[in-house]
Amino acid sequence: MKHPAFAIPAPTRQAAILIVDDAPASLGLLQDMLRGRGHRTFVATSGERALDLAQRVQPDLILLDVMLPGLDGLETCRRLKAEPTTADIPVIFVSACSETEDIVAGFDCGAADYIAKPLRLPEVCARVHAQLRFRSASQSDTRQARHLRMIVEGMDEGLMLLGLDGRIQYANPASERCLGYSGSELAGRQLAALLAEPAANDYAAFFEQRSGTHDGAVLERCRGTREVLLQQPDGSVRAMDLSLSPMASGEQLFVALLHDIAHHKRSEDALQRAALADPLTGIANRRHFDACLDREWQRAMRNGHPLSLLVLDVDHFKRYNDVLGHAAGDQCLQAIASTVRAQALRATDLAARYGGEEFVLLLPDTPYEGAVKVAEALRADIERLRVPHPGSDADFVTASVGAATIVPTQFDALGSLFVAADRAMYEAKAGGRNRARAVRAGYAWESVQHALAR
Ligand SMILES: Nc1nc2c(ncn2[C@@H]2O[C@H](COP(=O)(O)OP(=O)(O)OP(=O)(O)O)[C@@H](O)[C@H]2O)c(=O)[nH]1
Repeated sequence: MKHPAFAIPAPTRQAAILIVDDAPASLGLLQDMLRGRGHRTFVATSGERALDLAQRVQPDLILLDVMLPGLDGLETCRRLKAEPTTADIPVIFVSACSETEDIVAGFDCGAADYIAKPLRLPEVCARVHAQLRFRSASQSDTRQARHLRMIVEGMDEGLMLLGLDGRIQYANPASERCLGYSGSELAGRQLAALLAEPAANDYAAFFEQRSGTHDGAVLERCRGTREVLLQQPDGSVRAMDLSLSPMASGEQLFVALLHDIAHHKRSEDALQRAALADPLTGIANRRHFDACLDREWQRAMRNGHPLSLLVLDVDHFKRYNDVLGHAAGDQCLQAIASTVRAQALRATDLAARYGGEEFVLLLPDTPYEGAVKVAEALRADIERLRVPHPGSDADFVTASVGAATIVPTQFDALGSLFVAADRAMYEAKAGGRNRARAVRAGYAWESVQHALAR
């Protein structure tokens, strides 16, 4: 499993080679040859000494004679292989015993190679270098695997390996956190069984397909990245992005990545909220109001319930700005907005800034009498704020409020409620300002009036 991007070079250094031989002649020959090639050599003349030295100097390679006094070479090799700290050090037997069974016995003990005496130095040199190359490659693989394991175990994304049947074969610690189960609880479970609908069905079908049916649409939904809901052990769900891709190597596995999107969701929600709020006052903006009016209009029409709307306009606000400045004007609008919002008593009431110094209050399920009361209360609340207004007749900020009530029918236009309330507000202005005016509007009301007039 090698990839150029992950190749971690092995540190280059002289090899340390332990030579174990009780015959001074071959010992000297090997030592001279290896030193001549730039290697560091260590020497032991017995098996016991060899075990001790191997532990301490951790050589890259051991050249081991078979015939040794005391512990022979075969037993020494067995012990080296049985000890975890020396097990990976390659051992090459160097021996005058060169019968087939001797060589086989050497490999059976765990040796990497077997060189027969008398020594042919170029051959020894080639075999030594071949073993050093293998070792360096395997050390680099081990290091690479360790690095990859650290990355996978430390990453914030959940990473899972799935079999072709969609069962989890490996889950990293982040997946355990995302899914709320331990690695052993996840092992062998179907990924689809950990998802909420509709993804659960799609992924179950996707993995079933591999053993039969082919539905292109399901394939498309499951390939690549998709937002899914993970079923948590406590019954709650958690939104995440799930990416599924086949393992690049020939192995029959899928890699599934889980990416937490909670913070995206939070900023998405914040953006959505911001798009619906008036930046100066924090109450709903006109866009939000229009959407609510539409919704409540349809609801009122379905249920035959009254819908009321108040339109409030600050009196002589141009003068307020002119005398006290725009910043003071902004503060004044914020105080008015809070007052309008305070009259939105029910959860379904909506206070909004319609534009400039004009505010609206939408009151679903509110008859004419109720609208009259709220309109007057709102006017009085603003007067009670006692915000000084040097340019006005009242010396304080006041507002004119128009209210309209409709039981909408299919013969009424959506805009008619606002027009009626706005007209009532202008009547209040015309009547001397700081007043509330209320009207009934719509086809149902006009029909009654028409009938009564006849
Ligand atoms: N400070 C401030 N002023 C605003 C804002 N939006 C609109 N205005 C001001 O509100 C004033 C509205 O003035 P007009 O429409 O002439 O009405 P008015 O002076 O209130 O007079 P009447 O409505 O007839 O009582 C204008 O001067 C606008 O500039 C705002 O966000 N902040």
